[in-house]
Amino acid sequence: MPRDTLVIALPKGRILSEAMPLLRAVGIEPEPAFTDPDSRALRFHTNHAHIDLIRVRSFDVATFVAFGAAHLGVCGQDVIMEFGYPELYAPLDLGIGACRLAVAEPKALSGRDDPSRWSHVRVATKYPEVTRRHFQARGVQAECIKLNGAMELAPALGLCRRIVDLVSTGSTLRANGLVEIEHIADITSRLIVNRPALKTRAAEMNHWIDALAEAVNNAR
Ligand SMILES: Nc1ncnc2c1ncn2[C@@H]1O[C@H](COP(=O)(O)OP(=O)(O)OP(=O)(O)O)[C@@H](O)[C@H]1O
Ligand SMILES: O=P(O)(O)OC[C@H]1O[C@H](OP(=O)(O)OP(=O)(O)O)[C@H](O)[C@@H]1O
Repeated sequence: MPRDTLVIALPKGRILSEAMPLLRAVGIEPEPAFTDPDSRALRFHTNHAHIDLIRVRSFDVATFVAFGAAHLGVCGQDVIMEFGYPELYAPLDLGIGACRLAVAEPKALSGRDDPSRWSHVRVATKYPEVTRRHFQARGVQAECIKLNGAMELAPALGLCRRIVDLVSTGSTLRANGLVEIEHIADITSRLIVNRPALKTRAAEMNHWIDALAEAVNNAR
């Protein structure tokens, strides 16, 4: 990477369509290939000669930024909490991707279950670290089975009785006979920043942080 190129990492999933209006509001416009569904490119030039965008999986946004391969990024608070990278600074709530992280179980089980009596729980989740920390805080040992999606299938197929997953409308839980039994955290997406880059490129990085903060305020 040429030393002076600023790299912004964006998640390719659902957050992208909500993040792009904010980037455009601060005057960053990607090259046409970015919106071309046939393009296999992963790195894109923008209307700023010294700014490139990369489009990666949401968990990988945090990794690219933490290791300084990208300078700025957008990702969910769920991802930030799961990694706990000390090199990441998350100065700005972008007010997009609102959902919550919750524990859920089959509706039939919830009527007779008492979570306050658990000493051990087996959970399917994409978030084993957050899950372990959540249960550890009240002395419950969590055994986590890592899945990368479709956690809601796990109880019906006997993998485990509980899951920890993101919930927004609750439709996915309902469609799979599950109910939310514990709230872990409210989630939105944040602007993330590589801490060392914030020191070495302070003026430039702070310019974009401030501009995005203004765009978020205007979007409210
Ligand atoms: N139902 C939802 N409603 C609102 N925001 C959500 C919802 N599900 C996930 N998110 C947020 O969007 C982020 C990206 O989720 P998305 O489903 O697009 O990616 P993914 O498929 O989980 O990730 P990957 O591409 O790595 O497999 C999550 O980290 C979370 O912050
Ligand atoms: O409460 P709801 O509005 O139904 O949203 C919740 C669903 O959204 C996310 O999945 P996503 O659609 O990203 O698919 P994934 O399982 O592949 O991550 C999450 O993992 C839930 O399954």
